[in-house]
Amino acid sequence: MSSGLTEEQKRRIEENRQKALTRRAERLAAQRGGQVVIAGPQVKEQSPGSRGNLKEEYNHVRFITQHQQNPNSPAEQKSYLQKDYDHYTANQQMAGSHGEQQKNCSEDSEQASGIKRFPTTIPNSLSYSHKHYVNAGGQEHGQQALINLGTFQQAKCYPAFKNPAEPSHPRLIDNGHPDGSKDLQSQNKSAIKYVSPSSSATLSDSEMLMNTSRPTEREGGGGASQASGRMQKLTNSAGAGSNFEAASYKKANSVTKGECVKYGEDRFQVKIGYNAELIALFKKIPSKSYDPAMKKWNFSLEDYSSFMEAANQLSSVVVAPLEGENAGGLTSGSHFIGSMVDVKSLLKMCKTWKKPSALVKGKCMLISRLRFEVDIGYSSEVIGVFKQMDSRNYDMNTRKWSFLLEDYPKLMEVLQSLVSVEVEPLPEAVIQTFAAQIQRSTSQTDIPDADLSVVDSKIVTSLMPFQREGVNFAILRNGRLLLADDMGLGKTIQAICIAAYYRKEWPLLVVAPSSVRFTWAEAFHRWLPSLSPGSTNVIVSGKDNLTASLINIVSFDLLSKMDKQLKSTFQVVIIDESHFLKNIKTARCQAAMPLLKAARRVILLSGTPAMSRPAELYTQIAAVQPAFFPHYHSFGLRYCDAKKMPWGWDYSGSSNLTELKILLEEAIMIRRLKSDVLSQLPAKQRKMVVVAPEGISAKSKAVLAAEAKRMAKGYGSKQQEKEALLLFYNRTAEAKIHSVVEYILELLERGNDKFLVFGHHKIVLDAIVAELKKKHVEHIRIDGSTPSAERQSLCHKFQFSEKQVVAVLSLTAANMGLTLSAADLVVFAELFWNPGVLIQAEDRAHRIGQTSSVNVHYLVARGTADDYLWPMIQEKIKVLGEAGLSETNFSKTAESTNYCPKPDPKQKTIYDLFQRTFSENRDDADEVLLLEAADACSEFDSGSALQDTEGNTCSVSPPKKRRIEEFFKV
Ligand SMILES: Nc1ncnc2c1ncn2[C@@H]1O[C@H](COP(=O)(O)OP(=O)(O)OP(=O)(O)O)[C@@H](O)[C@H]1O
Repeated sequence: MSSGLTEEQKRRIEENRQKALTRRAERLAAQRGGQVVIAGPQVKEQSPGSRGNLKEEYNHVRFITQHQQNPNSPAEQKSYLQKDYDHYTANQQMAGSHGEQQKNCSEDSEQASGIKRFPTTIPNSLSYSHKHYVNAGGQEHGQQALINLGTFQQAKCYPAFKNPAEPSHPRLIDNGHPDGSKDLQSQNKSAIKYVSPSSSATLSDSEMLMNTSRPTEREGGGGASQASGRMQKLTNSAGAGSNFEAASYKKANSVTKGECVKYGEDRFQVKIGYNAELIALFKKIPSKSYDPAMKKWNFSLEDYSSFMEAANQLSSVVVAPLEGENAGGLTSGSHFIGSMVDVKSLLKMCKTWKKPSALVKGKCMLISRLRFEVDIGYSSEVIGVFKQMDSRNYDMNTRKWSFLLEDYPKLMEVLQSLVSVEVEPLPEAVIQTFAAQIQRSTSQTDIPDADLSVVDSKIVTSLMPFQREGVNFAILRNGRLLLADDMGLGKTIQAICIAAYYRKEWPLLVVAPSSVRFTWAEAFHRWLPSLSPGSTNVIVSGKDNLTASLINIVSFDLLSKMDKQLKSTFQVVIIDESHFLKNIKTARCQAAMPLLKAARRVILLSGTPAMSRPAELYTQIAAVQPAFFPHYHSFGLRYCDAKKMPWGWDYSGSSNLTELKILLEEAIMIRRLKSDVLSQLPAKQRKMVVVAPEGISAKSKAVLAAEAKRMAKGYGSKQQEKEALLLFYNRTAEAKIHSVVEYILELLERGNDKFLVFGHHKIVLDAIVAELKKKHVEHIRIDGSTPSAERQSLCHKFQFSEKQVVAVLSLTAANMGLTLSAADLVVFAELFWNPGVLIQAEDRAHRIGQTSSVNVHYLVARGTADDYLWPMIQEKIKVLGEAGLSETNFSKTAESTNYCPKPDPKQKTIYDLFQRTFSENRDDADEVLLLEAADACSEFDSGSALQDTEGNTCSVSPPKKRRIEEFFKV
């Protein structure tokens, strides 16, 4: 395969290769003089509290000894983690990585020649040996490579770094080192003491004093952090000048000294003599454990940073950090106050970065909570600047440079000063969110447990651990968040708990799809028993008072019709299915946005905040953090790959998604997938959905009411009772159709993957299928008329074709023998009196092959047969459960606690009638007849009924009619 290179290019590559080999040979020769070289990418600084990323970042650290280094093998750089810190070591920044080095050879020979001339010229990447430090000035200096020539390089290449009074990186200077001490004299403003772990037991006072160039400037990445990795600052009063130095010195004289050492895989131990202050501190550490054999305390590494931080505050204690741990990650707070970056000026930079005449263009992008990347065209000038950054890292795969956020101000300052270079800065939202990392101060990583003592204990104790975390996240963010947990993970319970935490600021507004408004009201009463019965107000018409109660629940569509009332602002607002607001132009969005911006707490809930493109997130981000992207266009440019078209701007694309994700997770959104928390979930999660009564027509309501009245009066014969019941059940089906279809459409709008819908009556199944066809939703249908031969192929189609979204199934004809585990949601459009049938139907999805927790939604309508069927089903299941015959307990797993017939005599009569007909000890033959009668009734369409209110009988096929009659005669 041709290389595609010109002869000239090949020649230059070969020339550079030769140069590199020469340099290596020279370096090796120097090492043979006793020096140890650390090669490979620099050690990266850990941002405070960033334990998670630390390991990953430390993977880049490579220590190489002369004996191990093979100049011809790139693998040489994957060398040996230096355990023996017997030498001062200079971290040779060989252009960041092997790849970087190769690149340098061809791209930046001047830089490379600098390295050639000064093979140990690594100003900002130092490692050191405590032992040798102790022996500073001893014979081993010959082995040291601590020479600071970086200033020369900086001054030569990069004017921005010229000022020697403001060296870009502090240098660790050996007291006994002639060059170092000289440098020290000129730069020393004060002193910071560090203690080495390995020498802590024998440290002398003088050993504990180290001078840094600027006490208030944290050591940059690279070797400085590496150095600090084995050092611990003893005081937090940085910047106090010589007084500080004296104080530190004095402290070192009168302290209990000790060190941290590893204890097993994931714990550390503190080896130290008795100190009362320290023991008191130990006792406060959550993971504390005392090893009686060793008589030492040990703790989880999770608590390491906070322990070191707290130990540093103790005046009578000096604790050396763990070997190999980065002290940079432990220092925080006041140590950095003197070096606080002016975030305002960075924000200003965001607005004024345009340099239209620039030749080289690029942009900064966040790539993790700690690092950002600069995507830019080639420029030797720019690469030169990059190489001066302590925390630089070159990714060979992406061919991009990245840096710690704390280097951002410095890097941008220099890049901005280059006339030919234009670099788009990080967005304001990122600067604001990651100000702590940029300023090198502590950033919060662990979410603290919120004090929920003001909230009803019922809900608090019911929260699953991940739900509790969600609540903590919300409270940490002052009640403004997008809770984007997967469907069925209990966003409702979390939202209610968060809102209840801010109860003093109620009245509360809940905006939800109309189909679930009543479910919300139920859920509030279920989880907050302290609420009085009248405290929920479900808005059913535009004329209702939006602030009538403590908790007001309104649908999106009604909200937009209540604009006059919206002037009364709510302090706490919950938006369920917040992606309904994704289109800024819709009336619902325009009604909701001002409300959300004015509210103090905004709790957005959505399992699918964006379904196809980042543009859909804009309104939700703006609702939670209005200051982040005040203008849609700037969001569009950054994250939607906005393009100017002849007709205007196109925001349908996507760009910088990694940054967007990090930003969302840091400041706006918490999202857990079912698979993340599966171990905390039950196998099935049932939910009762109270469908909206206005979905039921006035005519249906009147018919149902008349039927109920007749039943309450009682019938002459059992046959009449049964007829009446089945008719009532049939009327219920008719009445629910509209709401059921609406609910299914909402599920589809939410982007639910695949789900099963069970219904009993033909009219219900027909209506669902008709709507699916209308909306071009691919589906299968299995009912009594589906030939057995076809059933399996339909199931197979649903299981294996991604296009198949809904399976519409008959409760009695498809509740057994089918595997439909591709779905993890089962919706019951209708109830059925026999819970066995329901549970079998649920198990079409909940069976072998199902890897997820199955969500089950029972749609129930008030004022219908459901009022009696639902409690009856629960009762039956409870009895079976108590007898050990069923694991399934509806009462515990579904929101059903206060859905039972009111103790009114009329309802009691009807309930008894249901019980008699559907529950009394009927034998198997009865049950079969009942099912058959129900089946036969299921075929009625809306124009026919078994027997209508006028007493006319229905028209069904003669055999079915016979069966029904048989049933009624029993
Ligand atoms: N901690 C809990 N204890 C008891 N039941 C719970 C708990 N968390 C959730 N549930 C139940 O799980 C079911 C699903 O919860 P919920 O409806 O809140 O999920 P969701 O995340 O809002 O789902 P969707 O996105 O479908 O609206 C409900 O019946 C709810 O009562």
